[in-house]
Amino acid sequence: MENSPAIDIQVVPIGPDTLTLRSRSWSRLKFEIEYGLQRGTTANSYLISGSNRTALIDPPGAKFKETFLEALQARVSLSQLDYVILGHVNPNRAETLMALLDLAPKVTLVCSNPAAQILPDLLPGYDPRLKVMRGEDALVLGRLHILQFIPTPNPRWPDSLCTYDLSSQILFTDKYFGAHVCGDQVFDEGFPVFEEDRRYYFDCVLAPYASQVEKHLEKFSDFPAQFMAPAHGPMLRYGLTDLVHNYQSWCQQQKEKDLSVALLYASAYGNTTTLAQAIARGINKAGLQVTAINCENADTEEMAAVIEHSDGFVIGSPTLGGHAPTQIQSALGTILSTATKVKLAGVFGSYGWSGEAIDLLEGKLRDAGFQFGFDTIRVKFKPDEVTLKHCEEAGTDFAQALKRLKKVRQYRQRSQPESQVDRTAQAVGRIVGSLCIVTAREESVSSAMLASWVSQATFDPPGITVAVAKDRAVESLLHPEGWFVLNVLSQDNHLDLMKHFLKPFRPGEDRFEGVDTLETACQGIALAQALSYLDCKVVSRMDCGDHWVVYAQVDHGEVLDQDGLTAVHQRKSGKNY
Ligand SMILES: Cc1cc2nc3c(=O)[nH]c(=O)nc-3n(C[C@H](O)[C@H](O)[C@H](O)COP(=O)(O)O)c2cc1C
Repeated sequence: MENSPAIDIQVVPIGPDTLTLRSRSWSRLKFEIEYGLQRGTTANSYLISGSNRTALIDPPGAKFKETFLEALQARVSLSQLDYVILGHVNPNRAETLMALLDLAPKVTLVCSNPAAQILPDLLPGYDPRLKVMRGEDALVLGRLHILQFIPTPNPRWPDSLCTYDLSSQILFTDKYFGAHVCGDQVFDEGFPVFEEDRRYYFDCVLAPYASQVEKHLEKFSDFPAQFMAPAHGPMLRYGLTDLVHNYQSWCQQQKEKDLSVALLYASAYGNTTTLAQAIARGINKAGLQVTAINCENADTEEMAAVIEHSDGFVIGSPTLGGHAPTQIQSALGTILSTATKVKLAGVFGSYGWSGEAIDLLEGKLRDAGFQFGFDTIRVKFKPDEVTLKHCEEAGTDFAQALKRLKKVRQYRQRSQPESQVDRTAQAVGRIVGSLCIVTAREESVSSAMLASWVSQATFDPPGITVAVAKDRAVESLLHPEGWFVLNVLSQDNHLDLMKHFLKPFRPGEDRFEGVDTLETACQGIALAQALSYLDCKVVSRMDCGDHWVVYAQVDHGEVLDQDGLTAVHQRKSGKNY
C-alpha cells in the first residue's frame, strides 16, 4: 500500500455488459468510527450497458469527482447515459452528481421516494428528471437487462435502495454486505480473509438497525443472486451464502442480548449521526444491544415501545437557531412520559457556538431525576478522531454502568447466599500470568491496559498472545497491522503502576499522565519503570466470546532492568483477573 496513490479508480468487467468502477481511498480515513480498522475503502459504482439504455449505479463522493468522471467518460459517452441509480444520497455524493448532470443532459435519476424528497435541497439550481422506485417497477435496459428495485430503508439511510439485474443476476446491495477494505481484489477469493472487516462493518454500520436488517435479508432471499455487489469493498461470490447466514446470526445475537439501549438522535448535517455511531459502537462492543432511532423519521409509538423495553437511553441533538429540532423535542416528551427513572440516561450533540439543545436535554432529564451513564458530550461542529474515541469509550462506560446496575439488582433479589463454591473457577484461578501493561498509540489517540493473560506463543518469529476483554478501550487499537508495546512489570516496583492503570479512567482521559514513559524503536510508548518491553505488531485476533485473543509478532525488545524479576499475578478465582 505504501507506494500506492492516495486515491485512484479501478475499472473491471464483472458480468455481461457490466463494469465496476471502484473509487479507491488507500489511506486511512478518520471521520467515522466505521473506518476504525484503517484499511482504506472503496466506493463502488457500477455501469450496465443494455442494448437500449445505459445505467450507472452510485457515483462516488466529491473527492473522486474529476478522476471518476474521466474514467467514466473513457467507457461511455455521457450524452448517451440514460439513468443514474442512487442507492442512497448524501451531500458529499451530490457534488459528483451535479457535475454528472452538467455533462449528461438526458440522464434520469432513479431513486427511492425518501431520496426524491431530499434531492431538491441537495441539488440546488438543478431540476433533474426523477424516476421514483417503490419496489414494484422495473427498468428495462435491453439485452435482457431488466432492473428490479428493493427499498431497504433504515433510520440512518431512510432512502436506501438496492437493485437486482435479472440478466446478470447481480444484486447491488448498497450498504449491505460491505467492508471498508482497499485493495486490488475485486471479489472475495479466499472468503474468510475479509471476515473480520465484514463483521466490524456490520457492528458499526448495521447492528443498531438489526430489526430492519432482518426484514431486508428476507426480501433479498426473493432474488437468486450469482453475486452481490456492495457499495464498499470486495464483491461477494464465494462467501455469499455464508455471509447471508452470518448476517442472520449476527442479527439474532443482537436480539438475544439481555441488556439493551435506545439511541435516539437527529442530525441536519451528519455530525450528530457520526457521534451516535461511535457511541453505538462503544455500547455494542461491551455486549449490549443498541436500537438506533432517527427521530426525524420515527413513529412515536414505535419509539415509545423501544424506550420502554430498553434498560437505558441515550439522546443526541444538533442545535439549530438556538433550539433542538422539533423531532428531538417530541422525542424528549416521549422519554419523559414513557421511561421509568431506573433507566440510565446519556446526552450528546454537535453544536456551533451556543449548544442550547444539549443543555435542554441534559437539564430536563436531570430535573426529571434520571441518572447519567456518562458526562454529557458536547462537540463543536465535526468530530475529530480523538472525539470519536471519546464517544466510543463513553458508550462502553454506559454499557458497563448498566451491567453493574443489573448485577446489584440481581444480588438484592437473591434470597439465599450462594452455597455452592465454584470449584472449577478456583481451579482455573491457579493459572498465573506475568503482569504487564499494554500500551498502544495511533497518531493522536493512545490507550493502555493492565494485562496478565499474556503468553509467548511462537519462537520464530517471536510471537505472543494477549487476551483483551472486548469492552476495553485499548481494544480498538489492537486490530491486525496495529502496533502495541507490551511492558513487562517488575516484582519490585509493579504496585504503583498496577494501581495507576487499574483505576477507572473517564472517556478520553489521558492514561499516561503522571507516568514516566519512553519512546520505543517503533514509536510506541514504553513505561520507564518496566522490567522490559516488546514492540509488537498484531498479526491476527481470535474471537473468544468475551475476549479477543490477540496474536502479535515481536519486532524489537529491550530489558530495562537486568537484575529484576517478573511480577506474577496470583489469583483465587478464574472468574476474575
Ligand atoms: C441554520 C443553522 C443554525 C444553527 N444554529 C445554531 C445555534 O443556534 N447554536 C449553535 O450552537 N449552533 C448552531 N448551528 C451549528 C450547528 O449546531 C452545527 O453545525 C452542528 O454541527 C450541526 O449538527 P448536525 O450535523 O448533527 O446537524 C447552526 C447551524 C445552522 C446550519
